[in-house]
Amino acid sequence: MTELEWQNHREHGNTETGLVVQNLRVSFDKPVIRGVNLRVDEGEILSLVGPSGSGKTTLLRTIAGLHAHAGGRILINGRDISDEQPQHRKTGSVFQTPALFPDLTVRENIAFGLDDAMMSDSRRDDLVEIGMTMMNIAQLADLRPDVLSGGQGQRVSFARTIVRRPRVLLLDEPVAHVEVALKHAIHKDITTQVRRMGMSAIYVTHDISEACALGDRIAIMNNGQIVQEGTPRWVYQHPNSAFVAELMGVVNGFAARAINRTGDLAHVRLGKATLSLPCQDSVVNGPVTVFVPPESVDLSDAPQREGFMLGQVIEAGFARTHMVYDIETDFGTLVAHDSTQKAPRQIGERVWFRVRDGWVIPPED
Ligand SMILES: Nc1ncnc2c1ncn2[C@@H]1O[C@H](COP(=O)(O)OP(=O)(O)OP(=O)(O)O)[C@@H](O)[C@H]1O
Repeated sequence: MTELEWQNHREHGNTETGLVVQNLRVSFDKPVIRGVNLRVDEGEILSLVGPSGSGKTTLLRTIAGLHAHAGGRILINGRDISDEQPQHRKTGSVFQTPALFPDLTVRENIAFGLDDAMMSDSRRDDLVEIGMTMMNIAQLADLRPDVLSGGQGQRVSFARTIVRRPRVLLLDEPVAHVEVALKHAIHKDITTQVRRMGMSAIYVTHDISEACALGDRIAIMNNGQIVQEGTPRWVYQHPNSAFVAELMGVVNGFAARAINRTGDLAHVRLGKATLSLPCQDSVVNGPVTVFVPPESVDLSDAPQREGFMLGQVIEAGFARTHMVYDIETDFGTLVAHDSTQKAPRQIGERVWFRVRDGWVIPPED
């Protein structure tokens, strides 16, 4: 689905499948969720990111039925569950810390979620075995939580949640305390089960790389509102504000002037250069903001082609997969990524650079 098709689907598509949140509002002593609209299809993961206090956890807890809402609707597979008790909503949650019962084994912890009196013992045992197999923890079945690592504890927590077959899975920084090496494996298991079981998942994280890698879509939250939503790639390439650009890691944002426009391209004066870059529809001649992803800057020892400008390296850092350079230019400090295959540039060195790609938006108030 293209970005345009998705926007259309989100706004006008049927509300019979997946999770749909409409104009949700929550207040404590002040408004905390201020008119949130969301849609998460079955088998889809929506990453939710935003600064501390922007309302991410409150949004998840409200969907789960743990906070009262002051307005709006929550639909799961077309059913309005806004006023239902948490246990009837068909949501499942996994939080930062597993919160397992310390005196129960892994198997008993998982079975505890299946407290339906109508369920036979053999059916319950089968579901627990399936849950453990799904999360690759069958070998831990008879252990108690105090001997589990953080990653194992989260797998148990995840298994306990999914054996109840939720339609909506709410994940609040579930691997924040798990060592880096294990995060990837847990992500893979989460993705597999979300797809296989057709759950609609919201994944809250502060780690933007994780959000982009895991989310089919990403929603950026600020001050109780979703300020931009789209595929991670789309949002990264088309941030609608300096706030979103910075959060997505597009560290270069410059005040510039649009001097002309042809179709989707704005011709922009940036320092001594004139660049032709894609722009938002609302851009007109005059002041604009230009965002330049650090990997869209070409560096060279000589002005190879037209469009190269001269700058000076003022900072250099090794970031494993690439080098990061701060380059002093006549329009400000430009951050550029370059290959680690080449000999590293030295601080003070003069360098030719060219802005290959970027994104232009109107100036912000
Ligand atoms: N139970 C509550 N009573 C009163 N205020 C609350 C309650 N829960 C959250 N808040 C307030 O609501 C706002 C949003 O908090 P929330 O925990 O949802 O943010 P968050 O984006 O999840 O933050 P973080 O990333 O730090 O977890 C904050 O100002 C917080 O103090």
